[in-house]
Formats: sequence, C-alpha cells, structure tokens
Amino acid sequence: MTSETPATGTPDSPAPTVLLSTADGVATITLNRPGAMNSLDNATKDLLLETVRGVAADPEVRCVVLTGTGRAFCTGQDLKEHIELLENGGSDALFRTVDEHYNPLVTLIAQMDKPVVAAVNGVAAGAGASLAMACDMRIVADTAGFNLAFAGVGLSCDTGASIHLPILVGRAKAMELLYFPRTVPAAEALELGLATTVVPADALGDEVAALAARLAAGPTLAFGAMRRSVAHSASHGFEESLAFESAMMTRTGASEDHRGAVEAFVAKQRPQFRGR
Ligand SMILES: CC(C)(COP(=O)(O)OP(=O)(O)OC[C@H]1O[C@@H](n2cnc3c(N)ncnc32)[C@H](O)[C@@H]1OP(=O)(O)O)[C@@H](O)C(=O)NCCC(=O)NCCSC(=O)/C=C1/CC=CC=CO1
Repeated sequence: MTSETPATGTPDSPAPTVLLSTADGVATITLNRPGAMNSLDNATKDLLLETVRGVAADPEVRCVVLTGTGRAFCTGQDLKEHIELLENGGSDALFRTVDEHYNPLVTLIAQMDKPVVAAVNGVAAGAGASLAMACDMRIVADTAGFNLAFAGVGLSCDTGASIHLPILVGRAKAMELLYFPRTVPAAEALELGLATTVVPADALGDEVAALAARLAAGPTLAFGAMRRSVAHSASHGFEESLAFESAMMTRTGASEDHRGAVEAFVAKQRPQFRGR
C-alpha cells in the first residue's frame, strides 16, 4: 500500500514542511524547506516530531528513511527564526526546544524498534548532522557533506552529537570537528566513518530504495532487538550486556519470524519475514 502527503501547495495552503510517504513497509520522511536549507523552525520541529512518533508507533512500517528536498539534508536550528525569538524573548524559553523537540526526536530515531536510514542528499549541519548520525546508516550523495556547526554559533552540541559522533569517528576526531566546524565532504566522511556509503547524487534515491526495501523485508523484531542490544552495550558493562543480549534472544526466539526462518532453513527454502 502506498500513501503520500501532498508535495506541492497553493498560496492558501502551502506545501507541508515535512512530507511522509509510505509504501511496502518503508516510511520516507522528507524535510521540505528547501529555501531555508531544511533548517528547523518551530512549526517544522513540531511536525517532524509528530511524524516520527507516528512511524515509530505504526506496526506496518518496518523501515524508516529520513531525507531532505533541495541541496540540504538539514541544517539544524533555523537561525533566522532563532535570532528573532532570541531578541524578543530571551534565551531560556527558546532553549527549551532542546527538551521539547530535539531530545524526543533523537530518542525516537535512535530507539524505535525498526531500522532508520539517513539518505543524506545534501549538507547535514548542526542538529541536522546529529539527526543523520542517530540513524543506523548514512547513505550519502557524493555532493553532500557534514558540518558540526554548533561552535560556529557559540553553542554546545545537541541532538545526540556527543553520543554518536565519537562512536562514529573516535573522540579525538570528534573534538576536532566540534571545535573547528567545516563541511566534511562525502569522500572524507566515508573515510572517517561518518558516511556508511557514498553514491553518485543521481543514484541516491534508487540506492536508498533498494536498501530500505531489503530492510523492510527483514526480521523487524530481530533488527529492533539488535538496535537495543548495541545501544545498551554502549553504556553497560560486559556481564550486563550479555544479560541484555540474552533477554533479546529470548524475545526474538518467541517470534513467528524465528520459527518460520528455521523451518525454511531446514526445508532449504528462502525465509519470508513478516516482522512479528
Ligand atoms: C555550511 C552551511 C550549512 C552551507 O553553506 P553554503 O552552502 O555556503 O550555504 P549558505 O550560503 O550558507 O546558505 C544558503 C542559504 O540558506 C540559509 N541557511 C543555511 N542554514 C541555515 C539555518 N540553519 N537557518 C537559517 N537559514 C539557513 C542561509 O542563510 C542562506 O540564506 P540566504 O540565501 O537567504 O542568504 C551553512 O549554511 C551554515 O553553516 N549554516 C548554519 C548551520 C548552523 O549553524 N546551524 C545551527 C546549529 S545549532 C543547532 O542546530 C541546534 C540548536 C538547538 C537548540 C537551540 C538553539 C540552537 O540550535
């Protein structure tokens, strides 16, 4: 089944700044503020959070893709709205957006029980880079890049950058990229481990569609349990991690997918995973 939110608007009803399309178990969330390089104003953050919550909770969705329209993936906080709010209302209320938007967003992306792929179509900066880093894989157009822009606007890092950046590139490189932000081009991002794969820009859609279809046809419960296990071991010791793995094995061991795949193996057939 395929469904799609409208991609074009009228003067009375402008195009939504977050688009959602779902087909064959894959939900694609597209940031759609190309004129503002897909930066995140408050309305977009509200809509993005609602959209991500929806796909995380939808059992029909077995893989999520996050991408952007135009020449950016996402450039983080909308600094034009930000400066207006800063000048009109002071900073305390303004920075509640970290707890109200950015933290719930990255928590959902990192912890939902299904794979999440970033299709990095263009530059990913600030919290936009953080969102991409929270995904399981970053398929990156050869024209795209990553910019840990926070220091450039005198801010600390957020949206999980302090967690995911050092995991991906190591602490020393993470600190360098945070202290001295620059746009890391796709080829270097691949060498550093920021990018999972780099593909020609005009092949990004097809490459991501193939990967997402493969993930959506996989053992979704097992993928979710693997996400949980890998995240758990990052903040727990050896014994606790083994105990958590054991609990996840028990959970997936009770799934229809497990039984069906073992039966298929023994019968020398290909398994059909249903995600339950
Ligand atoms: C490195 C860049 C991402 C890309 O550079 P470049 O390709 O040279 O493009 P530009 O000429 O700089 O930009 C083109 C137009 O897009 C506008 N734009 C870009 N980013 C933003 C943004 N984040 N907000 C608003 N507008 C943006 C830019 O002004 C140009 O518009 P005009 O054509 O009208 O001039 C580079 O653009 C860049 O460094 N962008 C800023 C990145 C950044 O600092 N992001 C915010 C970091 S902080 C954050 O993400 C999170 C929080 C969380 C909570 C609270 C408060 C703040 O931040």
